[in-house]
Amino acid sequence: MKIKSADFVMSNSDVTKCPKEPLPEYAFIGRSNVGKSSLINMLTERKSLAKTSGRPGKTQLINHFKINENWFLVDLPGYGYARVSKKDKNTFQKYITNYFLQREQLVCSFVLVDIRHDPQPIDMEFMQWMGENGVPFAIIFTKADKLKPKAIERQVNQYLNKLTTDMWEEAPPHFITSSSHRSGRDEVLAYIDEINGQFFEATKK
Ligand SMILES: Nc1nc2c(ncn2[C@@H]2O[C@H](COP(=O)(O)OP(=O)(O)OP(=O)(O)O)[C@@H](O)[C@H]2O)c(=O)[nH]1
Ligand SMILES: [Mg+2]
Repeated sequence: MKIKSADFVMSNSDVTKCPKEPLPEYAFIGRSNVGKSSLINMLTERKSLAKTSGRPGKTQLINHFKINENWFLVDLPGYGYARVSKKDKNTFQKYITNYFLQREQLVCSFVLVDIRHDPQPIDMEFMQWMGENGVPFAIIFTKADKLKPKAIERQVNQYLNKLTTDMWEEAPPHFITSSSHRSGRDEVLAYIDEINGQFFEATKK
């Protein structure tokens, strides 16, 4: 898929105020600092469309970007950031939870995990919650430039094995990416393109 346009639309913390157009939507979620905003910039080939930072907690709201005038990318704040106060954590949880449960055109979420880390309880719990609530998702391994090919393979296998032993018979789709090396881009965009096709086919009827 060629990215012809990528425009910031709005930021807010209320799912009922998100854009009303019935376009297919893809959200990026994962621990703080995992590389959500960087990945959005890499996919759209726009250097600073989404705000990135070396300090966790950069992205604060639900940020909508409209791509090629016919689908949305959503950048979300990260979870698991220790320095956020308890009150902020609860508020965050509430609006993110509402977003996932109420956003009707959300066709797929991408749960990002740092390829260097072994499965973390917070990510496992989050994926479990997504599964239980019927929110479709795929896994994106980030920062693959940090490991050698053999180590990448080992980490990915270990991760998927854990998911299939602890949670599901089949692991969700997964992608291996590096925003620094721009790898995994074609695969993620092809996946989005395929789901967009199904979405528009289904809404035609
Ligand atoms: N080496 C490497 N570093 C990356 C990659 N992607 C992101 N980073 C770095 O990781 C840090 C966090 O990136 P962000 O994209 O801001 O992460 P985020 O998940 O949006 O973070 P929050 O908005 O704070 O939740 C930045 O310092 C990025 O430069 C990658 O593919 N490879
Ligand atoms: Mg961010």
